[in-house]
Amino acid sequence: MAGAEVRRRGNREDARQVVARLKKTVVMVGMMGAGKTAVGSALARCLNVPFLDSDEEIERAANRTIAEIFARDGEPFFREKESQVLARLLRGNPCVLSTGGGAFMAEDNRRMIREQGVSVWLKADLDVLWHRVRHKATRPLLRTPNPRETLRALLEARDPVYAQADLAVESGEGTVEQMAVRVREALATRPDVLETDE
Ligand SMILES: Nc1ncnc2c1ncn2[C@@H]1O[C@H](COP(=O)(O)OP(=O)(O)OP(=O)(O)O)[C@@H](O)[C@H]1O
Ligand SMILES: O=C(O)C1=C[C@@H](O)[C@@H](O)[C@H](O)C1
Ligand SMILES: [Mg+2]
Repeated sequence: MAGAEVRRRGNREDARQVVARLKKTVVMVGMMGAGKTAVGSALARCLNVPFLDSDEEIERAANRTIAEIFARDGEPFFREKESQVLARLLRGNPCVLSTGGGAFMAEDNRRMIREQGVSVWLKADLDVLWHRVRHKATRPLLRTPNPRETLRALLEARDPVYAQADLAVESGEGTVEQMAVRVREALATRPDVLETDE
């Protein structure tokens, strides 16, 4: 698989300016609200590689929102589509690929990601996650009588699985751009994934 290359010069503190060559797809994993979409998109800009989001691809292919898919066809159908979309996106050239919060839970998905990409867990605690997701009704799993408790239980069940990711980056303090720089720095510790001039 050919690597994606970028040649840019400038201030090394600036998330948008880096000389880098991405050799594997960077797969962002973690809870809803961790910032996979926001930080993944900023990271892709910073590395000058394409950005893909499995939730968006599922919605595009179905021409329906995730909430609509859950309501009409149920979660198992959504998970099947999610695995198919992941398999397809992982076959492409190296990019930043943000997943949905549950995508890393399936063993088959983890195996695909391990074999074809590098996983980055964006880690955040319950208060941070709740603050970010509480005003949005777009996440069907949180449509419960006590969504904060639902989020807490999901976090408790999922954190040990996210911990199997190749790299982990704290996603609490700092802006989206600062998180993207942190992820880039974590990736730079893996020359099999990212070559930089830094
Ligand atoms: N570091 C950050 N600082 C401030 N706001 C953030 C940060 N990271 C993410 N956000 C905001 O939190 C919200 C949720 O982020 P985002 O949609 O990227 O999460 P996600 O991990 O993709 O969730 P999902 O699994 O539901 O797709 C967005 O409004 C985003 O802009
Ligand atoms: O955490 C989850 O299981 C989900 C997170 C979102 O990204 C969507 O993929 C969907 O709402 C399910
Ligand atoms: Mg997202």
